[in-house]
Amino acid sequence: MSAVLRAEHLVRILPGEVPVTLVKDVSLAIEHGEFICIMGPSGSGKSSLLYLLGLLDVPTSGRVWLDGEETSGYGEDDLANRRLEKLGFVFQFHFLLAEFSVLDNVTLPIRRLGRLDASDARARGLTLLDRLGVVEQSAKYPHQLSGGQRQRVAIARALANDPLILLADEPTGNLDSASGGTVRQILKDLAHEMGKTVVAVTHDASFAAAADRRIGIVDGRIDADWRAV
Ligand SMILES: Nc1ncnc2c1ncn2[C@@H]1O[C@H](COP(=O)(O)OP(=O)(O)OP(=O)(O)O)[C@@H](O)[C@H]1O
Repeated sequence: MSAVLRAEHLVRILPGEVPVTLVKDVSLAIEHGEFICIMGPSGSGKSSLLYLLGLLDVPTSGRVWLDGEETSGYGEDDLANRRLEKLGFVFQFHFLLAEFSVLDNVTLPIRRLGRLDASDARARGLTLLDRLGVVEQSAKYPHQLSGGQRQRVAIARALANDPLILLADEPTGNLDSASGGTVRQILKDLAHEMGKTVVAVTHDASFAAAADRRIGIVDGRIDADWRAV
């Protein structure tokens, strides 16, 4: 099996009068279809690492390979295209656009990629919303949904362009335990039944227990001995 996402010696330093090192020499390889949780204390650099892996941020040094392609020479347009084609993102806050319907939120990335016409984009959006159990909400607006429903719509949107990898930053952080459990099961099924690679930052121990592998981050580095307390 080849790694779908690989990082070598990633370092991210925020420049400034007093430079801050967010990520210190992280190397890892993630295989197709793995469900991975990144865990660790608050402020240890988990989100910073996820942003580097998701090509949302550029390392100070070190390299990231996505689907076998080395990304360090890429400019902002190349990075944006790779994100749109190959990656899906889910954050703690849903970031749905308030003035767009649920369906339009989901079809927006499809229309940006431009591979489907409007009616196929709509059909795909409805299929995804159906799969996530929120198709009845498709004509509604985000403020009319519960927190759990909004997060499911956000996952549908992240899947819009059939990404190889879903990256999630505290996807259950704003949810009650029942909705969090549903979202956790959805992400697990995406990896184990649909073959997606799922990489999630979480503080949620039951979420992490569902993962195939847990990566501990302490003080910006991988810490093999890290255990949730
Ligand atoms: N733009 C920034 N400017 C200054 N400090 C920053 C910036 N971004 C992150 N940091 C600091 O870098 C460290 C790592 O942040 P990061 O968000 O990656 O940690 P985290 O492990 O995801 O934290 P949490 O679990 O609390 O979300 C933290 O101490 C944070 O305060």
